[in-house]
Order: sequence, then C-alpha cells, then structure tokens
Amino acid sequence: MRKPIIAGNWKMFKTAAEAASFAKEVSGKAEVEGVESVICAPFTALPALTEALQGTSIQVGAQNFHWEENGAFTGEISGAMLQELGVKYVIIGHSERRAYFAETDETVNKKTLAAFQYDLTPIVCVGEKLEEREAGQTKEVCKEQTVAALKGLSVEQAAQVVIAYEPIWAIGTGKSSTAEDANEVIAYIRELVAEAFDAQTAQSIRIQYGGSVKPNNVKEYMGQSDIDGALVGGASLQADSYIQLVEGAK
Ligand SMILES: O=C(CO)COP(=O)(O)O
Repeated sequence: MRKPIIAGNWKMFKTAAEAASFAKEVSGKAEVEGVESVICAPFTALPALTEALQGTSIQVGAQNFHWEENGAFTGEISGAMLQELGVKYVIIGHSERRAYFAETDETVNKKTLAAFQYDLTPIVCVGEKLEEREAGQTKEVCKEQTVAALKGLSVEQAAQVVIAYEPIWAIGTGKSSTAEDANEVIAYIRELVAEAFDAQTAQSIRIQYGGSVKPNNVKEYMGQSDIDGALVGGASLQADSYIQLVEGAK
C-alpha cells in the first residue's frame, strides 16, 4: 500500500517569518493519519520551518541542492547543509529549474543519486511542454526524463523515490490535466520503473501529479489508480488551502 503524499512547493514565496507563522497555522491540522505532508520552502525559510514544525508529522523539503559534497560553487547549497537542518525531502528537476537554470537530465540524475547520501528523499519532476503534448510526444519525453533520472540507483533506492509528473502547460495556468489523462501517464511511468527495476519497485514507488491542483480537484486525482499524491504550487501557499489539500488526500 503506497502512502499518499501531498507536497507544497512554495517556489520563491515566503520569508522565514512568514514560513514560521504558516507552520503555526497548519500544525495539528495539515496532519492526517495515513497521509504524508511535506512543505518545500526556499532555503532561507528552512531553519525557521524545521524548528516551527518540530514535534509535528509535517516534513520539510528543499527545492534544489548541489550534488557535490562541498566546493567552489558560489550560490549553491549541499545535501549536508540541508540534512543538518532536519530537511527530509528535496525537489529535483522541477520544470522551472530545467527551463530557467539549465537543469538537465544529467544533473537531475546526479542530484537524485546524491540525495541518498544525506537521507533526503528526492521528489523528481518530469513532464512535457505544450508543444510536445500537441505533437503526441508526452510518453516519449516522460520516458527519457524518468529513465535518465533513475539511472544507477539501487532497487531499494528507486523504491523510495517520489516522482512528480507535472505537465508544464498545467503549471500555474489553472489548466489542469484531467485526472484520467494524468493517471494514464503516471501508470505509464510506473511501467517504466518496472522495466528499469522490477514489478515490486514499480508497485512501491510513489508518483504524484502536479499542475493546478487545488482543494476542489485534489480528490479527483487521488481517486485514480496510480496517482499517489500531488505536488502543489499556488494552492499550498495559504494555510487553509494547504490543510484542505492534505485532508483531501485521505
Ligand atoms: O509547479 C508546480 C508544483 O511544483 C505546480 O504549480 P501550481 O500548483 O501553481 O500549478
């Protein structure tokens, strides 16, 4: 049985003080038995957030990190730095990082492998652009990205990865993929995991949908056979909406 996972991706929103006040509002509320609840915040908000959420079941994630242990990489953050703060998850290869910050399938793979050295659970993002969707290349693009991301992982590691299928045309646009369409692609990604590893790993790995998920549509996604949760941008920024998303995943 795969445990549903709702992860908020705050992107470049919220100061440390705003994060701490959000944490107070959701403590005890965005905590639903049987649902994993994760907030992925900007680096500067992580210390305040991990502290404010101590003693709750809500986990904290980062939105990126560097795969090297340390070094002359101005502006970067290492896995050890995140681990020290009590961060448990890290988003890797979000489409905004691929589009604006030169993230490639190769760097996504390096980061996915490195995450395990620091006990960070990778949330690996894959998904097609609108032109690719229209050209009928959705599965091809997802295959390339998924296979590349998981290369070199052990079976045990692969089973722990969270994949987020986020069709780029559905991000922040209000144009969500239908639950059926998202489920079809996610079931296909699960088949890819079975091919690359084995059937058991494919049954264990959790795959989220992301792209304009809101409290009013989260249940539709969660009702699908292969969708194990959601990676949520805009609707994760307000405490009441985040609480409803976690409740909706039950
Ligand atoms: O990019 C996303 C989550 O990573 C989705 O963002 P929205 O939920 O705002 O569409």
